[in-house]
Amino acid sequence: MPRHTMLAKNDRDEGPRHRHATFTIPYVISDLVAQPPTEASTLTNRPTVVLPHAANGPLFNTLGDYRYTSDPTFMLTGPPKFLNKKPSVPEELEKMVVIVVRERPYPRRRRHHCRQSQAQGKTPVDSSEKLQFIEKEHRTIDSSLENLEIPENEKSEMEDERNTSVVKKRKRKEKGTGSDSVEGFSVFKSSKLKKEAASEENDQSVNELLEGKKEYYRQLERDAIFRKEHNIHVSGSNIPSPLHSFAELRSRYKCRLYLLRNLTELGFKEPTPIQRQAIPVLLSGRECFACAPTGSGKTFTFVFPILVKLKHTSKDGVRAVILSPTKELAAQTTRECRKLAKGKKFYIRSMTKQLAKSNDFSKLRCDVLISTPLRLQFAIRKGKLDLSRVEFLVLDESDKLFEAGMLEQVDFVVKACSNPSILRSLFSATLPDIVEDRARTIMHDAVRVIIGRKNSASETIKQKLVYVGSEEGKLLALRQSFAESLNPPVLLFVQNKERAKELYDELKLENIRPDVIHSDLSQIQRENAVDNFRAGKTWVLIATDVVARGMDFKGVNCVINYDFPDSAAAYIHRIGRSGRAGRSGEAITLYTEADIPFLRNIANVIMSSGVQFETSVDWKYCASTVIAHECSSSDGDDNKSVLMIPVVFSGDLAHVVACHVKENDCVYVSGKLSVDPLPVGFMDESFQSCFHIVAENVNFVEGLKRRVCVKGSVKSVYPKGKNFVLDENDRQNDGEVNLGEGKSEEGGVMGGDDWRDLVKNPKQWWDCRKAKLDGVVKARHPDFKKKGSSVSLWLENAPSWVLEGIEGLGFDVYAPKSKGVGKEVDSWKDLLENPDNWWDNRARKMNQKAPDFKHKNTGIGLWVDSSPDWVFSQLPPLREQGAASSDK
Ligand SMILES: Nc1ncnc2c1ncn2[C@@H]1O[C@H](COP(=O)(O)OP(=O)(O)OP(=O)(O)O)[C@@H](O)[C@H]1O
Repeated sequence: MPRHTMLAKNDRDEGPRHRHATFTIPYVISDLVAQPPTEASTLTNRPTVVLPHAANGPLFNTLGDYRYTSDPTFMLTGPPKFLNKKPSVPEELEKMVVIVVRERPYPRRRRHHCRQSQAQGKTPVDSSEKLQFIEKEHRTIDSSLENLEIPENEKSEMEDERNTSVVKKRKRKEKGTGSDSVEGFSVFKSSKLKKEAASEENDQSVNELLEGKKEYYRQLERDAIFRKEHNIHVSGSNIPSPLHSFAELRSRYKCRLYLLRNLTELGFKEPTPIQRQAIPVLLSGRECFACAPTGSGKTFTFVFPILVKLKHTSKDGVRAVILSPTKELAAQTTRECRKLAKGKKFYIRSMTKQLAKSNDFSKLRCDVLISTPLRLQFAIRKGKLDLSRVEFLVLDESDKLFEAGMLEQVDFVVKACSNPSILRSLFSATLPDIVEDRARTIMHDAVRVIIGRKNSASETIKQKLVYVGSEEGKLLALRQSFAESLNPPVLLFVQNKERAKELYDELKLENIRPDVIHSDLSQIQRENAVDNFRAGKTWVLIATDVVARGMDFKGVNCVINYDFPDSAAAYIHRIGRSGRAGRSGEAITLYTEADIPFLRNIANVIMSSGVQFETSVDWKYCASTVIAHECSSSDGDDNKSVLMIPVVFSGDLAHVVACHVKENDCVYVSGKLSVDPLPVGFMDESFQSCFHIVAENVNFVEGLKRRVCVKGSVKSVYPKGKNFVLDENDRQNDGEVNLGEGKSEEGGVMGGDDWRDLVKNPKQWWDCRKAKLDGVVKARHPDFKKKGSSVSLWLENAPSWVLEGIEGLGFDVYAPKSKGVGKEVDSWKDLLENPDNWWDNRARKMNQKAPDFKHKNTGIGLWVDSSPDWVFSQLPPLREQGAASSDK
């Protein structure tokens, strides 16, 4: 059997129907390691299936995430066919299956990165390049050493001296004993002695030089070790050593005492990792883009060097500009800046509307100006603000500032800051490649500082995803959560101002002291909302993303994403309002069925932050409700991450799975994803691409079984907007919930009547499954058709009780006369019997509409997507791109 062949081999299989199957997966893990878990005992090789799938979906987007994510070993893809057409998989039929993914032996990302870097000429790939690279590095270090330590004139002198000394030494050696002094020729002897003394001096200075060089390398090593300890990653040339303590700011940079005093007053005992590295970079006069987790002290990182460098106030106009995406953040940064500058007369201003409209900055003292880009642009355009003397420009939350809505304004401000010796720096907790690329176009010799994993959430936040099925489920879940425990302050994020107002109306009468903040409120109202929340007067603040970035509400215990965040970056920033400055926090993200296609982004973030990740109790009701992160102990390799993600099976495989996979079974899926490398430049999130996913094996991993207990009384919310109320009788002894038929609030049973009729009166129905399987009818054809009526049923929509009772019923088998489809069947048969007569285009299809196989003589095209199911199991192996080209 070819490696990729799909065949559900199962001893419990009862009919040909089970021989093969396809499934729809909302999340597919690509490039799975071919190796199954090592302990064979943990695996029971139950149905082995190969699941070819031509996936359509926002997969390009996923690749984007893949490139952004710092975790090289995992990638979620999908959902195939999911976005274009909602699957009609009934809830009862969906099975919870956990996919276990092993770490790849050689991370693809690293290879990809290598390729990318190779293309950019950055990193060595083969040995000769490597050599060149090392030489180049040495040259850089040498030159930096020279630049750093020895002035040019001294350097050439030393070089001359070293050369003479070497020549002399050689001559002396050649002369051998002849160079010994002769008694009586004291006059020559003295001159000779002088020369020797001079040569010794030269030797000594050369030694000193070498020693200096050695010490420099030793320092580089020490820095590297220190950076590693603090998870600091840097790139750039000649990077200053990181700070070991705040005291070094005085010894190394002659920082004023008042600043150190203020640090102590603020309670800052030692620098955070971003401060350790980025402050020396900025103080050394280098430009910098920095990415560090939320709440890790970035504000102080950029404010401190500004105050050190400005030294004192001046009448020369604005000397430092800090751009923030929101007014709230600008106001907060102004406050922080003033706190740090306490005791020194600096004019630190936040650009208010009033200031932007009416003030002439030439008459107004201002050293540091903090503003949103729009207000700054407005003031510049009015001709009342000159930024040509600005020495420092900081783009805080830079990725937000580089977004479409603000980019133009930021560009305008950047141009207005025309001082050629300006120092620019970018800070954010999320720094996509595209922002870095853009930043490089305006920055000179910038140092890149990344703390931990790029674009990952803070490690101190406990994250939880809760499936709530539908919109109504959100409110239910929220009220239930508040009823169980409310641990204020709680930040509740919603999608937009309308949603914020609605939710506030729902909750305002409840005993949770709610308040709301959104952009429709006046500035005063917004400030009050923030202040009341800070002061503890408000317990639950309902907010739009206006406070998602940068806001430092100390001690927020919980962030609830009531509406699913737009992107991984939005998620990171929202949940980053808790767990700040090393404190612990909690983040709960509610999601409905409509959000499922976007879960993978969040899963990536959770995986890469490596934090405790809780599952929702709802995960039993429906597949796709849980993405869990835990360590495998099944193969004794505890350190390896295991990503558990849910899978929704549909179509025939759903039936196979329904028969053979029990709920909460864990399966190991291995397989391959064939995907062309991402074309450079296509980073647009909306771009969609196609993947061909071939999962080779689905094995059961018994060692990973786990049960979920439902605590307390649960009102579960069923997907697709139907609320199912579970009474105590539905609960099993171990606390799990037995869905049974699923009683809806309306008292009906989902899809009940026709299915009941099918089971009760099978003779009144055609069983079309065999015809489908044989390819005599199309794959979309219903599985059952009521005789003499238009009522059709698809197994994938069947409630679970139907699946259990359907076997052995005496249906009449549907056998239509084959029409056009029959011809297609013949073509497939011909392909399988005479593969040499067909071009195989699967591996290198440029246009996804092009056929997968084309007959060499007749030109007949065949598409794997619409092939009869039995074809999959016998298709010739998919050839590698290179091999495929020999076909044509
Ligand atoms: N060295 C330090 N020691 C202790 N606390 C610190 C230190 N530096 C900053 N903080 C505190 O940490 C908190 C978070 O700092 P800050 O707001 O600068 O985080 P941030 O990295 O900018 O977060 P975000 O990405 O959300 O904007 C603040 O309350 C600040 O006072």
